[in-house]
Amino acid sequence: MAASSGGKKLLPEPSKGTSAASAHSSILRKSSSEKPVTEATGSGSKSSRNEDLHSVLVTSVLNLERLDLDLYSNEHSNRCTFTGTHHWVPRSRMLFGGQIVGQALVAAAMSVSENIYAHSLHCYFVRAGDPKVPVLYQVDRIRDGKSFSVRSVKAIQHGNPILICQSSFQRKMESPIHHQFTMPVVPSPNELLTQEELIQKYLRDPALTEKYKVGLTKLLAEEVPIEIKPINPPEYYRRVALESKQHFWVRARGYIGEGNMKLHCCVAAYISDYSFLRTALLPHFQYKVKFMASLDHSMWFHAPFRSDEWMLYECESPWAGSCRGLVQGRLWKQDGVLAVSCAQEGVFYVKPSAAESKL
Ligand SMILES: CCCCCCCC(=O)SCCNC(=O)CCNC(=O)[C@H](O)C(C)(C)COP(=O)(O)OP(=O)(O)OC[C@H]1O[C@@H](n2cnc3c(N)ncnc32)[C@H](O)[C@@H]1OP(=O)(O)O
Repeated sequence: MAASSGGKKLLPEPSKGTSAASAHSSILRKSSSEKPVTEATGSGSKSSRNEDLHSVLVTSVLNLERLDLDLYSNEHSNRCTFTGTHHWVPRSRMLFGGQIVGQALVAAAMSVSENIYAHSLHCYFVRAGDPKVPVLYQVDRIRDGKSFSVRSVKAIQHGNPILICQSSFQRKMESPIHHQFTMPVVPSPNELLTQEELIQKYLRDPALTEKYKVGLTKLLAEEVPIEIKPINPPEYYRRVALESKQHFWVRARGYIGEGNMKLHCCVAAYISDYSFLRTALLPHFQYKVKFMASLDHSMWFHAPFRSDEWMLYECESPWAGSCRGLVQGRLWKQDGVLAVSCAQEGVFYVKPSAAESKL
């Protein structure tokens, strides 16, 4: 039975044989009849890891199951594809923050009408997510105005909130007031190696110590549903203080298509938390992280974009102190349009690291 709010049907009636869950994923996609296509590069080649061409972020990670009006679970993604209950969990063994934010935005987006779009979100990560159990998403409809709608979502595990997320949606509106910064000048994605290709290159270095070989091999084996092309990556064996800035090209792994901007915003929420907080650690090579976690995460969506096409992630950390670090980021489309701005504070507990070289 499709959800309804105030009598309006928010969700299409699931067609015969369609589970309620996939009926919901279709609300975030323009049409489920999109055919998988070859890579955005048009090379016709299959995606790098020979995986299904449709992005797993859409087919599973962000495909929530509706349990009741304004109540969702990601249990569904657990049944159909993965051994664990979550697609990818960082080595910290806490649920990846980007996953919880992306899924919370999906739940909020299910509760607003078709013709309004996410323009901002603000979250606090209040407890570490447990990778062994699914997450419930409870949506509170705070207000529906003429132009803006506000939602509050609680991500819940073991009866406690792990994330609280406020998001706001706006009807399309034109305005003569418009400006943006200029996109940084960097090498294009075609000129760069992917993170995997870089790791393969490092692993071919005969002088690499066993310890770093193991670490890099583990990193290579992780099924992160994001593709990254670092710009000017530091030589892995260099132990020097770097500026608290980094740039990399990033996109969802696999195909998503034009789809619905709500879906691309949810994917961008997932992508925006990957490798973001580490920007604040770049100047502090002499310390080893004992505990690190995002405390909050904010995003502002400025212009339409495709999260399955390369975007430049410009990240910087203006400040760190009191066991916290602030990072700010801008996602740029290849045509120079500023698509998304992000900000996040994280907590770090560190200890002096041994000064051994990686060679
Ligand atoms: C590239 C790969 C991606 C990496 C992802 C990185 C970004 C993320 O996605 S992190 C996931 C999203 N964020 C979260 O899950 C955070 C959720 N929130 C929380 O866990 C809590 O609110 C938290 C920890 C931030 C603060 O809670 P609070 O009760 O005050 O905890 P706190 O007292 O600081 O201690 C927390 C832990 O930090 C450690 N810790 C605390 N103080 C110290 C210290 N001085 N030195 C060393 N460790 C310490 C301990 O392990 C402690 O756990 P425990 O007490 O169980 O041993």
